[in-house]
Amino acid sequence: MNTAMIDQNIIDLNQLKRENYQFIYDAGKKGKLQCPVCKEPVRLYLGIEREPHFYHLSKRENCQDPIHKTAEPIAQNDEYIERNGFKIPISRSISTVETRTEFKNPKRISKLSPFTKKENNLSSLAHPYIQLLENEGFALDTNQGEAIVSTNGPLLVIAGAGSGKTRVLTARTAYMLHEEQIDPRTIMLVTFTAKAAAEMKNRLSHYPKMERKHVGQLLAGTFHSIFYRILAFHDRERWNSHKLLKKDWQKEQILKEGGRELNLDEKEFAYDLALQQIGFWKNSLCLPSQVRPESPWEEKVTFLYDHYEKTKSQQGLFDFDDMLLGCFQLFQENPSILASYQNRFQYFLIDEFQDINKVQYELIRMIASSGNVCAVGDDDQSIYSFRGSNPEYLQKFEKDFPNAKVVVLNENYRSTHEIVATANAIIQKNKERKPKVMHAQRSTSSAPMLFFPYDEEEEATMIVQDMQEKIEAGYRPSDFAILFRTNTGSRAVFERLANSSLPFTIDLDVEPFYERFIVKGMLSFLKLALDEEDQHAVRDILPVLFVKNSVLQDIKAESILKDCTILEALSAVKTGFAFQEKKLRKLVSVIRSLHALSPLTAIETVEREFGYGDFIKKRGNEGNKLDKGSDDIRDLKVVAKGFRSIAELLDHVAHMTAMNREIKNLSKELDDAITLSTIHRSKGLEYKVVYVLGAVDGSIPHDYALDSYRNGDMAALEEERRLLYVAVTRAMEELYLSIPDNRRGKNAHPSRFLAPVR
Ligand SMILES: Nc1ncnc2c1ncn2[C@@H]1O[C@H](COP(=O)(O)OP(=O)(O)OP(=O)(O)O)[C@@H](O)[C@H]1O
Repeated sequence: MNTAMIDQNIIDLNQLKRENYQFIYDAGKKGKLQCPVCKEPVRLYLGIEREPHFYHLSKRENCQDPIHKTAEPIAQNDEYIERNGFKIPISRSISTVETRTEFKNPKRISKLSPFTKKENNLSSLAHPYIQLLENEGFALDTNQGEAIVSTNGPLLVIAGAGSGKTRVLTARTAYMLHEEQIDPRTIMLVTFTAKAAAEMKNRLSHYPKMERKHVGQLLAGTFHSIFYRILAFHDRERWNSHKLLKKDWQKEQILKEGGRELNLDEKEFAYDLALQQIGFWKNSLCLPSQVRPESPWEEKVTFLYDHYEKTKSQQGLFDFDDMLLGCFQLFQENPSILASYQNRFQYFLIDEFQDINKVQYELIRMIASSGNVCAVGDDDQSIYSFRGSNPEYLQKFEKDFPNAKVVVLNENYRSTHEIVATANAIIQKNKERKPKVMHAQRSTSSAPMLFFPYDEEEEATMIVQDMQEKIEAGYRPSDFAILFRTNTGSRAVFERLANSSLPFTIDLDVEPFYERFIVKGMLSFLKLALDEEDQHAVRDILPVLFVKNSVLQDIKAESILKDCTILEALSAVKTGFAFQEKKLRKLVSVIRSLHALSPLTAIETVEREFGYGDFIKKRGNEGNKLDKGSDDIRDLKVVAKGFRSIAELLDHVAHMTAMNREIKNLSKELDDAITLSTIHRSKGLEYKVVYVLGAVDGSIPHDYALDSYRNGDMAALEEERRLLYVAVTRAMEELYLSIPDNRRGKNAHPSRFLAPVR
C-alpha cells in the first residue's frame, strides 16, 4: 500500500517528500501508523531491492489504497504542528510534492567483462608432497605450486586479493618442513597480526604429515613480537615489559608535558594526530634531529617528538615503535649479535609485504643474509601509508634482493566473477601499481548492486532491513559485513542495529560518536537548555567559549554566593576581553531560547551565536585530518533531524551511549554476529555478503584525499582507491554499494571510483 494514517491524517508515499521517509518509518516502529482501511497497525518498508510501501504488521494483504484527496499543505508558521499529541514537522512538510526526491531503483552493475571459464590449472609439479596436498583436498594451481617449491633464494609473490596467499604461505612452510626437512628453528614467519600468526600455525598443524612439535618450533609472529623477543633476550632489564607505554593516553601525557612548554591548549591541540605523526617518523627511521618540518604544525610536533624521546629515555620507558628501532640499533651496534641471528635464521616468509615500513624492511635486509626471503604481498591492498607503510618496498625488493624470482597469483578463489570484475575495473585506474588482472573461478546472476538511499539514516535502515530478509531466508548473521571508511561513518547503522534484535560486533576501541569532543560540546549547550545547573555541561562548553577550565571553581562559588544558576554565573564572568564577555553575556538568553526550538534549529542557533565554526576551525585546522570537527556537527544535525524536541534527542543520546557500552561488552562473546568494521580492519577477511557504506565522493575517496589531489598529489587518492578495492574484494557472493543522495546534510555525488562500472 502507498497510504497510511498518522494521527487521523492520510499520508501518501506518492506525495511524501523522501526526506520524511525515515521519520515515518520511525513513527511506524513506535506504533503510530495505521491502515486507512482496516485501522490495523502498519509500518513503512524501507529496503534495498523493493520500493517503499506500507505493510500490515499482521501480514494482512487485502486492503487497497483508498481514493483520497491530497492533504492541504500544512501551514509554515511554526516548526511543528501538533495533532492529538503527535507533532508533525512542518519545516519538512509531509504533504508538499514539488521537491520530492523519487525512490531510485537499485541497479546491478552491468558494464563488466564477460566471464571466461579457465580449467583449474592443477599443479603439474611432480613433487610428492604437492601431490599429497592435492589428494588431501588442498587444491593448488600452477603458480601457487611454483611459489611453494621455490624455497632457495629470494622470491616475491604478488598475490591478488583472494588468490590464496595464506594457503601458499602455510603449504610452503609445510613443504619446507616435510619435503626439504628444514629445521623449523631456522624459519621465521612474519605476519601482520598476532591472530594471523596463530591462524597459520593452526592451519599448518592440519596439513598432512605435519608434526606438532615442528610446528611449535617455528618462529611465527608479528614484526613487533619477534624483534621484541630478541631485544628482551639481550637486555632483559631495559626492555622489561613493565616499562612499555601500552596506551595512547600514557604517551599523550608525555606529549602534553612538552606541549605546556609551547603553551599548547590541551583541549585544542590534536595530540592524537601528533602521536600518529611521531609514529610515522619513527617507522621511517627519522630521528627528531633529522625531521625537516614542513609546516608550523610539524614544527610543534617535532618539538614534542624530541621531548617525548628524551622523557622516555630519562625514565627508562619504551613504546611499541621502539621495539623495532631498538632492534635495528642493536644489530647496527653489535655486528656479532647480528651475525648470530643471520646464522640462526635461514628462511624468511613475510606476509602483507605491501604494508611493510622502512624500519621493518631494513631489519629484514640486515638479518636475511641467506637471501632466502619469500615476500608475499599485493600492491593493490596497501592501505597503511599513514603509519609509514609503503608499497614501494615491493618494487624495491627485486633491486635489493638480486635474482629474485617473481610469481604472480591472479586466480581469485574467493569471489564471484562479477565481484572480481568490478574490483578489477576499479583498481585498473591506479597508475602506481604492478599491472595484473584477477580472474574468478565462478560466475553468478547477481552482479554487485548499487543502491541509492536518501541519506545516512535511510542507508542504515535499508541495510538492516535487507539483512533481516536474508537471515529469514537462511543466511547467518556472520555472513554479513558492513564496511565504512571512518569510524564516524558507522553511527547510523550502529544505532539501527542496536535497536534491532540482530547480533553484531563492532571494534572495541572506537570512541562513541556522542562522546567525541566536538559533539559533546554541542550537546552540552542543549543540555543546559534543559538544566542550567548541569556542571558537566558547563565544563564542556568552556573550550568553545575560549574560557579556561580553572574558571569553573570560581563560577561554582559565584553561583552559591549570588544564589544564581551556574549558567548565570558563567554568563557574568569577566575575562578582560570585550569580544569574549559579549559572547558570555548573551549565554543565558540564547540558551533559554533553545527550549522552544527543534533540536536541529537549536544546534544551528548555537553554531551561529557562539561562533562554533570559528572554534571548530581553530581545532579543525590542527585536528585529525580524517575526522574534522565540522563534519561531526554535520553528522549531529543529521541525527537531530529525526527528533522533535531537545529532550527526545538527549534521551536518544543517553540511550545510545549506554547501548554502546553494553554492546561492546556483549560483542566479545558473540561468535555468530554481523561485523561492523572499518575497511582498514577488514583486510584479510572474507564474508558472503558485504555492504559498503557511503560510496560517494568525500567519503571514499575521503575529503582529505580530494584536497591533496587538488594540490597535485595523486598518492592519497590512489590509496583511497585501494581501500575501495579492499572493501569490494572482501565479498564472496554479494556486494552492495550504497550511494546516498545526501551525506552530512549536503548533496552527495557517487564516488568517482565507480565511474568505470556505473
Ligand atoms: N587453489 C585453490 N583452489 C581452491 N580454493 C582455493 C585455492 N587457493 C585458495 N583457495 C581458497 O580461496 C579463499 C581465499 O584464500 P586466502 O584467504 O588465502 O586469500 P588471500 O590471498 O589471503 O586473500 P586477501 O589477500 O584478499 O585477504 C580461501 O577460502 C581459500 O581456502
